[in-house]
Amino acid sequence: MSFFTKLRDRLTRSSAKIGEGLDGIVEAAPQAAEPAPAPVPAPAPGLVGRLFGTTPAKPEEPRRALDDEMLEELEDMLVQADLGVDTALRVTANIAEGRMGRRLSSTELKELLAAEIARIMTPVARPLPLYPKKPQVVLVVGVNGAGKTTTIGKLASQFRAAGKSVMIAAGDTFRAAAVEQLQIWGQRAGVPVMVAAQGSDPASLAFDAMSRAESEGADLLMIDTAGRLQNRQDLMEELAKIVRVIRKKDPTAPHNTLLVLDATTGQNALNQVETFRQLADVSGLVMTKLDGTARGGVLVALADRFGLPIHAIGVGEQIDDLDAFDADDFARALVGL
Ligand SMILES: Nc1nc2c(ncn2[C@@H]2O[C@H](COP(=O)(O)OP(=O)(O)OP(=O)(O)O)[C@@H](O)[C@H]2O)c(=O)[nH]1
Repeated sequence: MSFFTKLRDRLTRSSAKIGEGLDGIVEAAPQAAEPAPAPVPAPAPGLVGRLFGTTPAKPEEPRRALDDEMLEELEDMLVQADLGVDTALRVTANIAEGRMGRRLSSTELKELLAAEIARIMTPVARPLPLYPKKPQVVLVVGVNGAGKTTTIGKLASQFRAAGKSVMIAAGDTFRAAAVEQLQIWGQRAGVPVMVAAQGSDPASLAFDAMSRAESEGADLLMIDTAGRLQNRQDLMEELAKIVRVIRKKDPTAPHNTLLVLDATTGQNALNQVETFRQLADVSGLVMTKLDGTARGGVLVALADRFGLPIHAIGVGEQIDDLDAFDADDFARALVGL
């Protein structure tokens, strides 16, 4: 199954919210009396519809003239779908430009919205950059439960498949369960996981991991970190120390600092970006759990607000449920096209 198909099939909670929202907005208008179209067989729902072609031929779609009231409804719906007020306003204004009074069908509105979303997201859709530097050090940060371990495992597996040698350091040394999870993912991905005694200094583990990655000529070293935001000062010091220590080995490291965000937290993801940017030099984002939420619109808000690269998105718990972020695919899947 292509990742786009998977994305479309799993983003349904978000896309239902937006797609059905748009249908509702257009259909809310009294429809002009038009000759009733000949009845058509109801399109097969879901799977069958998807198996046999694209969009089923539609009878004449309802239309609604674009006016202030409709724009307001559109704006509200986008805010509800977690695009955030600023982004919703901008998107709506762009859709309105030069189109006031035009009678739009829901499909046309979806196309317009998808184009606006893709326009916002195209500049940030950038895969994790790979450098010739060995080892390339990728620091992975994010709150507990955001999906850091899972993301590291999935990325490690993909890099391995692409012929890279990868090592993982289990830098959340306080939580035995977190270390265990990472070891399981390391096994699945066929990648060594360096661990340290429970409660030991993560920076010292990071230093040892750097030494080993250098001596073994690894291409990539991914370092997991703790996500205890309850004590921000401690976490900031811990992350700063890891960075200081690995820079003793390589002054240009870490080469990437990935912030992993959980889509189900909706608007809270924006606060997490603000916070982690103060704690670490975040260079890019990965968003997980887009499959389990109606709040996928938050990714548009993130792109619009911060402009940070979005390297990958996760749509499930399996090893191949993570892929590079594609702006057009995401925009179309999100609006239900
Ligand atoms: N549905 C879904 N679940 C995911 C996805 N990514 C991660 N998960 C699940 O989210 C839970 C937390 O993921 P972890 O990778 O353990 O998160 P973490 O940030 O490492 O959390 P700690 O180990 O607590 O620091 C696990 O049950 C994962 O299986 C995703 O894209 N979709």
